[in-house]
Amino acid sequence: MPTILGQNQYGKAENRVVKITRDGATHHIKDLNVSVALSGDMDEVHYSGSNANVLPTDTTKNTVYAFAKEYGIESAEQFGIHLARHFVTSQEPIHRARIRIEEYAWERIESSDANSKFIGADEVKHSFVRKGQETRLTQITYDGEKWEVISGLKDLVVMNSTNSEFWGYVKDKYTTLQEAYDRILATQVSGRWRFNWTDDEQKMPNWEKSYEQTKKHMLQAFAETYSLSLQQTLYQMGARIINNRSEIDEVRFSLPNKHHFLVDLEPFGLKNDNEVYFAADRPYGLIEATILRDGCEAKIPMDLTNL
Ligand SMILES: O=c1[nH]c(=O)c2[nH]c(=O)[nH]c2[nH]1
Repeated sequence: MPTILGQNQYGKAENRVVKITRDGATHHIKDLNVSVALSGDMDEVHYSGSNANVLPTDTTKNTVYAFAKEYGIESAEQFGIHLARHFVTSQEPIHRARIRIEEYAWERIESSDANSKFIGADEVKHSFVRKGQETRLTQITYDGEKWEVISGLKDLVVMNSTNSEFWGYVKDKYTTLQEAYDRILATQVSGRWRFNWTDDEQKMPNWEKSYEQTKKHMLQAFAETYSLSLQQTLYQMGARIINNRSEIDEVRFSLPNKHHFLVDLEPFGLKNDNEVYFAADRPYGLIEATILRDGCEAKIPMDLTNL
């Protein structure tokens, strides 16, 4: 045969599962988009079409929904770990499972004062508004021995309206950019962080707390860094996470520089005192880097769109 099979994987992608946990009248929501990718002894299905080793993708979908009921969804990470362990340990031909999950957050709608008086304070326990801020992400990979958990977020838009400069850069014959001593710094954060939890015996992180704290440290570093470049701010955001969260060894960011250009108001006889900007959507600078705990290996893919 002049050809051979290379890397392959299969499974049901984008299983949308919403789990309501009923704590009396108070409801809790977990809203996930779960993608399953399995690999192992799958040569025959590709070469001859024998499905003897193939657990149908339809079954992987059903497993996602059944596990939501059987185990609940404590966190996206915990749910992904249950699923990955199940596929690898219950099916002999499956040697590796990769579960990717996007999580959409919901927050409770507060009661009106009038309604509170009528039925008692915070009595609205089953009404939610979807949080638009960011999408939380996780990827769990299990090969029967070692775990890799990489979590993160995308689409978190942040802005500093001052404390950002950019000057002292290389200038060649094509350079027209004016040096900036007080500019807007804005970006749409896409970030991933890799946990050092790798096996069942090790103490598992508290995934929910870890996410909240990691996001908090990242945002505080963005706000508190007096920025001479987005590169410098990015590094501070990653370093702040590594220095405060012992469960994380590696952070990678992809940060588009959402340029805000001062508008020339001179033609109208007006002075623009760093007040009126044109928010350009493209092209944008794209600043990407990995920050590592000293001595640790980089494992998060360079291109975050591949994760
Ligand atoms: O923070 C920045 N980093 C750059 O590398 C760069 N390049 C550019 O034109 N503007 C900026 N801003």
